[in-house]
Amino acid sequence: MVKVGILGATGYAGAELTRLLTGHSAVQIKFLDSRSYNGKKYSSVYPNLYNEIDMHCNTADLNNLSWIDEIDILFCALPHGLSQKAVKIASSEGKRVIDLSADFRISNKGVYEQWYGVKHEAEEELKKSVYGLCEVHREDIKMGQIIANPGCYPTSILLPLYPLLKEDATSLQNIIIDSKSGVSGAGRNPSDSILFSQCNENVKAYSIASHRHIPEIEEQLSLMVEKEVIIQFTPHLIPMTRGILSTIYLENSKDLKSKDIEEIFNINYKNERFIRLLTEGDLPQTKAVTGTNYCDIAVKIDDRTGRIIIISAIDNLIKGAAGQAVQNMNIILGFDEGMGLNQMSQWP
Ligand SMILES: NC(=O)C1=CN([C@@H]2O[C@H](COP(=O)(O)OP(=O)(O)OC[C@H]3O[C@@H](n4cnc5c(N)ncnc54)[C@H](OP(=O)(O)O)[C@@H]3O)[C@@H](O)[C@H]2O)C=CC1
Ligand SMILES: CC(=O)N[C@@H](CCC(=O)OP(=O)(O)O)C(=O)O
Repeated sequence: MVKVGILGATGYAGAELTRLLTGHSAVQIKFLDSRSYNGKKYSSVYPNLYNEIDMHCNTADLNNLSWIDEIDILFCALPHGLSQKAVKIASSEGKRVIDLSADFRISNKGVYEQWYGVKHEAEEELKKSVYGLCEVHREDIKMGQIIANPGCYPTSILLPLYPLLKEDATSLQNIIIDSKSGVSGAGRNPSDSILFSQCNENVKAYSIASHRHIPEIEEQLSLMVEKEVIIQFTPHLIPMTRGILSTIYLENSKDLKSKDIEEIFNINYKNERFIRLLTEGDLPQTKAVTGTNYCDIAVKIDDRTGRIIIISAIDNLIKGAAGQAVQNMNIILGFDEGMGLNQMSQWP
């Protein structure tokens, strides 16, 4: 059995990780870290795990991971800025780390500090980290010691753009992305904008031209084509619990036809367990991926404007966070990538 510990186990991403790992036949959870619920039964905090998990929360000293010897892999699901010390200690002890925060996603320390407003104090570890977008960086992930699990919006945007950018199919300065996220994307810590009475029956755009996922998305797209890519990205908060739907508008620079695009996506993703390419008029919907590790993708060409329109859907807490983290762990360990991740969504 692979022994794991989870820092930030009582946040929404940590709780999804705990749930998925509880159902993973080759994993034993050794440690569930929490400050607010120290000593409390985990299933009292997350009652969906009643009788499924018999563990208590414990507060880890993030400066002294004395229990690190007990585990093989450390998962960090802490707010950004807080996992750096723990990642330093764990990696110096030779442990593999999968960090769900943004702390190891942006390779340039200065860019991270500018967009996140906190200091980066693990520069050496940042240099060693691997961006854990499974379907794109699988070979690097296998050998990586520190895996930066991608952000939720970036996952929903990078996966559908990768095949077309590789194919040089569009202008790199004219990519327009409109994403809609459920409220769990904001985590469980109360804040004004996620109060029921303010987000229910309400839809709003936020962080216009300034969302902190922009540098992460632009860096990854630029790496894919080895040229600078600039995006226009607008996120929206919508009144549902989970899910991200992204709509991406692209110039069709090579005048591709639908069948060419279908072929490009098939070449890249036909054998990918967690990417579903929808055809024949079927379109991604958040409900069809909720509770699953799928990224559903459909691509259309608007014959009037000539633009390519891509729609993608993921569950922000699974493919956009905990599920992708488990997939990364499976890759690192040489397991079947679907282990612990074979759930289908409920319908209706
Ligand atoms: N929600 C989402 O859809 C996604 C989240 N992520 C990333 O995952 C990480 C966790 O996010 P999420 O679960 O949503 O956030 P939450 O706010 O739900 O949970 C974070 C948890 O970390 C603990 N925590 C909070 N503040 C501190 C602190 N100062 N020191 C130590 N621990 C603290 C808290 O648990 P306790 O008080 O019990 O210690 C808290 O519940 C973030 O970095 C986020 O960016 C990534 C992709 C998607
Ligand atoms: C709806 C909502 O508020 N979403 C969050 C993004 C999700 C998140 O936690 O960010 P990471 O994916 O970088 O970890 C936001 O816009 O800040």
